[in-house]
Amino acid sequence: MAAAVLEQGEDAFRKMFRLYRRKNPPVDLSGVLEFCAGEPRLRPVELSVGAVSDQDAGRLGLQPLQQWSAYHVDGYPGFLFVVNPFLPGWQHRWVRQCLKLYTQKPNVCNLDLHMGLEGDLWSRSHAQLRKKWSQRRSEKTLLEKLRWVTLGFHYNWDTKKYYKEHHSPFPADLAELSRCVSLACGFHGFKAEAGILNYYHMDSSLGIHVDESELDHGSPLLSFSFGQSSIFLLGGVSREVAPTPMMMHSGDIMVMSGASRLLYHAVPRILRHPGGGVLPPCLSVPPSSDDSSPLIEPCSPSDWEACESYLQSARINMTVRRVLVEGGSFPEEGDAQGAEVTHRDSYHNEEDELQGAEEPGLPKRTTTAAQD
Ligand SMILES: O=C(O)CCC(=O)C(=O)O
Ligand SMILES: [Fe+2]
Repeated sequence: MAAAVLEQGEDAFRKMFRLYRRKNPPVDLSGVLEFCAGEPRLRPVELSVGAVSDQDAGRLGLQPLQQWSAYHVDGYPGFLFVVNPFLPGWQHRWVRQCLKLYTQKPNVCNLDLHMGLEGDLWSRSHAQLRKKWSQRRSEKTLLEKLRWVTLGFHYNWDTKKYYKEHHSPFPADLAELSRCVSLACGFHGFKAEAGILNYYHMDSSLGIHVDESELDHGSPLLSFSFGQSSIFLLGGVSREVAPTPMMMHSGDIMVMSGASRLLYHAVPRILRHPGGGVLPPCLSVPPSSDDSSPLIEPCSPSDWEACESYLQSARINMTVRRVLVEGGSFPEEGDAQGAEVTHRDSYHNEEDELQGAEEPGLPKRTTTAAQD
């Protein structure tokens, strides 16, 4: 009875979410939008080619802007999609930052309450990750239990707010990457003030939501994806609007701005990248050893071994947001009390949680397919 009521009340977004989450029978992917020339729903974006020099792009691991392919999607004004603009061998550095550096204190992550004092996630996981699959214990490393990291103003998953007091310095390299990408897309004055990094495994999904907690909705939200592919659903201002399924691959960048900034969206499914290899071709080349960038140091071959092993069944997504409007401040109410973090969130869903894959005592997350 309860299930029947739920079915009847199911909105168009949730129906689509459940469709693309389905494993059996396999879902038909032919309706998923791929970002390639010739696709009738896409319009090329005119990038601000002069806004970022080739040299500034290069030191972030980005190709000269003339070589980027960027698209608008019909029906979604303000939504931009840049097809992997990274130089060969440079995505590796951003992946290494996501696993080795951004996971360190004072940044906040879902495992904080269980970390104790003996070292960070990377130092406690990388040797195990580097062992060949066959030699590895079946127990997951801490990095494989990581679900999210927050940067800058730390998003509070309980209150769905940011707080003035709960802040740590935003990583300078990621702030610069965000500044350059936003400039290239025609946005001046973007400030990276908060980041949410999502770590997905092959059974993970991210529930239906709108990113509305930032006080500045006039600035774009930037999203960077690495590793395995995923289906991204982009909907409307109501969940009654059926979303458009889009394919995201390693290196792709999305910008949600203007009328698209506050649209419902979700990630129902992680998929192995097409083409058969363990990693997509852009990550199958060795990490670039060019050490001329003052912003982001090369990824060593041994660090890459651990990252490569991790990414065989994972996707990482970084979203970067501006929180405050220019000259603005946080509202007075309840600042300090809200800054307490319980690390519970209802967005990251995982099928294997039902089978006890998490350590006893880790904070529970809901396992429903989609949340409001
Ligand atoms: O993983 C993604 O592509 C989406 C992430 C997202 O929507 C978020 O962090 O708010
Ligand atoms: Fe989001």
